[in-house]
Amino acid sequence: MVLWALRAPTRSLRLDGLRVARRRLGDSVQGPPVTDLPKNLQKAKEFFTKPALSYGEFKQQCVSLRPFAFAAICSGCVLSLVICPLKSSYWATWGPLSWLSYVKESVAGTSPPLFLKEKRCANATQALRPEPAAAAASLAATAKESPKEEKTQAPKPRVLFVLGGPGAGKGTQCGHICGAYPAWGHISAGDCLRAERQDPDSKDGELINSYIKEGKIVPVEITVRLLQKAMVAGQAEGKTSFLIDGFPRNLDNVTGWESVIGDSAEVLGVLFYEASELEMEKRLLGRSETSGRVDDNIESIRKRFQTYQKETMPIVEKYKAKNMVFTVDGMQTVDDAVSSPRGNIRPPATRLGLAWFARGMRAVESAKKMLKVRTGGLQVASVAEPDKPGITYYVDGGCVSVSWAAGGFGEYAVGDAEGNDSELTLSAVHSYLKVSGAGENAEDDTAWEMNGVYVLSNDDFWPEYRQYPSGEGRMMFTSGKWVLYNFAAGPENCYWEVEAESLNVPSEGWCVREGWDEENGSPPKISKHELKEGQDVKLRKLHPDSHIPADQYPGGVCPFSHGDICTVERIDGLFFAPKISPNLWIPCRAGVAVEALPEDEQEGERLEKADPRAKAKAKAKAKGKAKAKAMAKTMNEMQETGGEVLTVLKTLVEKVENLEAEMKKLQK
Ligand SMILES: Nc1ncnc2c1ncn2[C@@H]1O[C@H](COP(=O)(O)OP(=O)(O)O)[C@@H](O)[C@H]1O
Ligand SMILES: O=c1ccn([C@@H]2O[C@H](COP(=O)(O)OP(=O)(O)O)[C@@H](O)[C@H]2O)c(=O)[nH]1
Repeated sequence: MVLWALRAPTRSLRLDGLRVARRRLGDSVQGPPVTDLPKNLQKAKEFFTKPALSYGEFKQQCVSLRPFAFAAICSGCVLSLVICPLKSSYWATWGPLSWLSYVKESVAGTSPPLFLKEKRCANATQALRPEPAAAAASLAATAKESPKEEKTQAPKPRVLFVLGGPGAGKGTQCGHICGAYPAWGHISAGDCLRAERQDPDSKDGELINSYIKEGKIVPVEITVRLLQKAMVAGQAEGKTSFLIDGFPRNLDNVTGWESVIGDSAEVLGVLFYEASELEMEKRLLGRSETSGRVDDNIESIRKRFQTYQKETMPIVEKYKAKNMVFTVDGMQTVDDAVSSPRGNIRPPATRLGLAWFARGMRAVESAKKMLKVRTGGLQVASVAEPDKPGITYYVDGGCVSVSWAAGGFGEYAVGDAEGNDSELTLSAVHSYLKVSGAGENAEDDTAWEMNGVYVLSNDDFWPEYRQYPSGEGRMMFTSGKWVLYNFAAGPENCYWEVEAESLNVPSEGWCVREGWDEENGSPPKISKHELKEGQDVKLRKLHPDSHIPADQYPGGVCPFSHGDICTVERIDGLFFAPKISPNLWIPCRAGVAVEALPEDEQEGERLEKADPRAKAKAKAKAKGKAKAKAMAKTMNEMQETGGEVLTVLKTLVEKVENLEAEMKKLQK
């Protein structure tokens, strides 16, 4: 109103003698253009050397100095990051340099091998550089339990555990890998034990023999001691990294390793060879003809399978939960399996997938911890097996965010929308939630991802939802609605927020919170909007960060984008969008909103289908109409508010006159 009043005199109402003008004090400077760097540099120098005689001169000096100061600050920041990079793993993963390598990998189609041959980063180089003396000293020092400082100074050997069923091909693969990568040494726990058994001086020979024959796992103290000895010997030969084959085979092995070797070696992960028992049995019986091993007979083989399933598989799962397992198909030919580990984790998208996965799994772990102290309330069923309840969590007053509840890889975790598995969130809402089934077109994994997951919630969900303390403006689940898997399993910066005032949502269940009064705890208004079949809608990105980059979609193609127009073909709490993708249901909440187009534009969209130029005409017509409407409105407002405006202007005139009088006095 005031603004309008200030502008009005120059536009429509002319009052004689009234001039309201900006004085533009210091708004403009006269000096070299910003692109003339030498002259600007000269002026910038003057800032420090020559006192300005006028305000204009001073301002010009500042203006000239500004780009140099900016460049200096930026360079300083970059330099400091280069000299002393951030120590966070997030920086290591997502920092600008790592992005360059991602780009290079995707363009070149190659990826850094798991077993590095060349320099990639300072630590890796250090680990790969053969420094037998230092490394041997390190391990020997560990063995003698030397003081801590000594231990940490020498380079740590890198270790990959190699697991898989008996006969999965672990030994064969390790041989090939170490043949190709000389810095890597192969240490077979089984071989170490067998060698020890043969040693007439060994006090453990008898015991080891009985365990091996029975397919049982030898006490960890013996095995770890032998492994440590083998690593020391390997380092003396120049090996800096080791494939430790057939270890750790049970929980005891893990704790034994941690307490004896612990931080003195860097465990990179687990190479896990998967093969069917039938195939493994066939191979082992084949091996028995030449191996001379006491345990390569059908009786011992069956016992080893049992031990493997009961004791070793949980260990693999444990490392999987930490995102440390590189699975290789052990059923392939020897050569194919050799090249597998490399392809396993390479494409950036897969890496992202792994990152989400790891994140999800961390949330699962923490949710599990909380479950110990809580009861009742929340259930999440596995999407991979819709008919079978999957992992079940009971969290007292639990709340599940879309992202984790519908998280990928058949696992579900609990946490808030930012991925923080906070107690606050978990205790916020009491809800029964089930994620089950994929879309009608779910044929394979990709279809699952494309089609979405179905969310059910119990009846008392909404009242409880209002109590959600940190959920201002955040969409939650409703019964019988779908969320798109892609979005649901979105990355950490994927927000699930909804802009209430601009979102049109179908009536049943799609609710948007407005007017949340957190202090007084008053329930938010729930606005409900309706969409009609045949109506054209526009997809809107809700939040700058809420759209997943295209390359992260299955198949690397983002199925829709901001501003796409599609027609609502069927309403069942779902929208069918034929123009975008023939089989894609677009849900409302996850990263896109469906916005009903204004009537005129709808007409334009339909006309465009028949005649491409018609849209432009309809648009121009609509624009003309809208302009006329706006003008009429303004005229009305002007008439209504004209009297008011005059009063305001008179007051302004008086004020200006007073100011002028005062200035004259001051000048005198
Ligand atoms: N990919 C493979 N295809 C067929 N036979 C294999 C394959 N890998 C290994 N073998 C054979 O299977 C037997 C067991 O392999 P080995 O590497 O000793 O298994 P593990 O160390 O897992 O017990 C050996 O005789 C080996 O030659
Ligand atoms: O860390 C280990 C590794 C092996 N073994 C014993 O050694 C046997 C043979 O193991 P190996 O890895 O040589 O052969 P696999 O069973 O994998 O073919 C196992 O059945 C176990 O009895 C063990 O006790 N601890």
